[in-house]
Amino acid sequence: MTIWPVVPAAGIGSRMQADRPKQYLPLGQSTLMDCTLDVLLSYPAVEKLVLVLAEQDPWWPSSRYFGDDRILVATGGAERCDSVLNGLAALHGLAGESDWVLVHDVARPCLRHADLDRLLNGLAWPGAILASPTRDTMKRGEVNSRGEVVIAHTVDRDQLWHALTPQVFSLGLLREALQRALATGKKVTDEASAVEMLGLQPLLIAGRADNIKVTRPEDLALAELFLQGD
Ligand SMILES: Nc1ccn([C@@H]2O[C@H](COP(=O)(O)OP(=O)(O)OP(=O)(O)O)[C@@H](O)[C@H]2O)c(=O)n1
Ligand SMILES: C[C@](O)(CO)[C@H](O)COP(=O)(O)O
Repeated sequence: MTIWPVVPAAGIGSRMQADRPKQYLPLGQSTLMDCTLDVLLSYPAVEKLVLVLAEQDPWWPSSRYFGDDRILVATGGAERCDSVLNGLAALHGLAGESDWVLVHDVARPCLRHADLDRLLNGLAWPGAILASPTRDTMKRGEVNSRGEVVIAHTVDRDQLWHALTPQVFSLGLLREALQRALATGKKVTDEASAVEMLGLQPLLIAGRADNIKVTRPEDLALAELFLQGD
């Protein structure tokens, strides 16, 4: 089975507060982006992938993968979902409507092949996502009259999951779902949300909790630690 990764990497990493988009920050002996591309391009079922970059990304030529013909570059959009949709367009003529597309954040370098195996073995309609069961007691917050954030209520954590990536759907379904979601004007922060809006229920596949999305400064040290554990 050939799968088609689409890697959204057009973000600016504002929460990282770094001197460059977080995907180009050093990680181990490499960079966050190249670590993530290493994982995907070393997986047997991956022949090529789509990397969605910011328009005129000045950092891309610094990547070890710049000029690698396994990488198809697409241009990102205003939001993550726009970037993913642009990534799907880059597959026109290469992937068929029923081919599986695997969307994986460039900011998740700690993905393991064993989790990819779990996600892809037995893959079926309407698709599946990696997710990690919540471990902590979860609270819903609210702002009180004094402007303080207080506990509104405790959220039942039974069957409460952290959505991770990769998220896998057929090319045709994912394109339709994202286009419809965008047409509603509702902001979707992952691919599964758009598919759910069609009334479908993707599978939740339990994945490793160390498949973190590097988002804030402290996450980079965590990713370093997790990658050393390889
Ligand atoms: N318009 C956008 C916004 C985000 N992303 C990508 O979507 C993934 C998850 O987004 P996030 O972690 O929020 O990255 P940023 O948007 O860069 O971070 P921030 O929200 O802190 O600016 C990242 O790989 C990011 O590069 C993208 O391709 N296009
Ligand atoms: C897709 C995702 O990583 C699943 O948790 C997450 O929704 C991305 O959100 P972000 O705000 O774009 O980082």
